Amino acid sequence: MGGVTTGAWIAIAAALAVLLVVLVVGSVLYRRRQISLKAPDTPQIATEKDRSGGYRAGTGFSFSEGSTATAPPRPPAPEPVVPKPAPEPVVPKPAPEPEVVVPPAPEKAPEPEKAPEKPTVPPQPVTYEPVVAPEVEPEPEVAPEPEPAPAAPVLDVIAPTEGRLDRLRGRLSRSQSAVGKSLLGLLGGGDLDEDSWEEVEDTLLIADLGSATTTKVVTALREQMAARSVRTEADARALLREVLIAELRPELDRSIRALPHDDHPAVLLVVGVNGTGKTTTTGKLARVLVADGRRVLLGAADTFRAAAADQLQTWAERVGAEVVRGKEAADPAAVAFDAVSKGIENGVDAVLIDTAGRLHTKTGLMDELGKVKRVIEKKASVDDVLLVLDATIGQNGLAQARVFAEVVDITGVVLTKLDGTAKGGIVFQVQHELGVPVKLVGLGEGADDLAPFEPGAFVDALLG
Ligand SMILES: Nc1nc2c(ncn2[C@@H]2O[C@H](COP(=O)(O)OP(=O)(O)OP(=O)(O)O)[C@@H](O)[C@H]2O)c(=O)[nH]1
Repeated sequence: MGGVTTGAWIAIAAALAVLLVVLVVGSVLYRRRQISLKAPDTPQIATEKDRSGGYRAGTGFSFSEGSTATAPPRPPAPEPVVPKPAPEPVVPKPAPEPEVVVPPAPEKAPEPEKAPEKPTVPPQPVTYEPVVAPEVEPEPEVAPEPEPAPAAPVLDVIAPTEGRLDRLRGRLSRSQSAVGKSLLGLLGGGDLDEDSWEEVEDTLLIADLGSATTTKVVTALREQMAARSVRTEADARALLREVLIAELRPELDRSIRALPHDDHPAVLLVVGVNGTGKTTTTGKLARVLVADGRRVLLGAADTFRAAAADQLQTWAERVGAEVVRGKEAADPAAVAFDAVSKGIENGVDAVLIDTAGRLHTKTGLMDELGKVKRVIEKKASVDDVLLVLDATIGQNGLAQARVFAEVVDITGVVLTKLDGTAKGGIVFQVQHELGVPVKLVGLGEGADDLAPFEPGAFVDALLG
């Protein structure tokens, strides 16, 4: 019996030993797996983001120019070049930071064991050590906390750029859909009499499509209505959609030429009358680029209003972009030149230059903008000249566009404040008159309320 019992004990002991080994091995494997998941996580995302040359996404932003294939593999982490940690602009989402600060505490907490050794230096009453230790200990932990301070230019969380137009579409449709509804109401009934066609025409004119586009659209609609039987609102919608999209010339290249060249950054000039949303657009665009893993430098060439430069600097600080600004009333061309020079020197991907747009005297504007462009081009070619137009001012926007087009070669239009107007039809006119695509639209005052312009999505919003 006794022998049997001993044997049983040995068997149990052996079984326990095996179990222990299994548990230890299992736990090691588990921990390894945890580590391998976490560590590469961040760098991988980082490098992935940085390989964004030629980025194209369904409803995302599209960037071009520069040697797309050789898009530099720079770390996306925007260096806090601007020495000020931007106190006030900080959006209430510094969530990541506080959390990063918290973790160190629990790790260092278990250190009490080491503490007793250090205090031995002062007196000798070893007996008191435990009492002294806990008090002395917290201090070294408080000390490392300042670390986050210098490295914490609290940066904004930037809304994902993909699918942005979808998220913002509602804002567009709220103001536009009245136009679409009345058009669909008129066309959905089938055969239209002359009065109804006139109403269609008026609706298009009121929506600011302009007479040329309106005539083309009405002609196309008349032809198509006769050719196919349009009996329902769904038929009418399909037809209207088709005609309007075709009128928006979906084949135009709407990519933002913000990708760097082999040896220098892309240079973008943002022009437009003050108050149209120029500075805001420059800031919003910088955010899109930073979110895409790009290093951006903003040049505040609007030197007539210190507030404009301050505003741009705030935008830069919020996303960790660099900024170059001159003294008030400094020569805008000199500031632009410095910005491009610094951009080249620092190896950024894109330099965005915000210019002043006073329209008091056309000649003054002409001199100034022309000079800015000429001077920049001593350093690098200008890749994109974006004209910012306020959609709410309708026809006046078009008049502005004409003036600017005479001064510089506009390569793209940004239509702002489309969230607050039913006059989005200006898109048609601008493209028609300037022969230049609307590339971006501003759909709100929020920092990320900028979206790529897509004819299809725009017409869908128009038709509600
Ligand atoms: N609702 C709405 N407001 C916008 C949009 N874009 C800009 N704004 C607002 O328009 C106002 C003027 O914008 P700014 O960026 O300062 O205009 P600016 O052309 O740079 O003018 P200056 O600052 O005088 O040079 C600001 O209050 C912006 O918030 C938009 O898409 N929608």
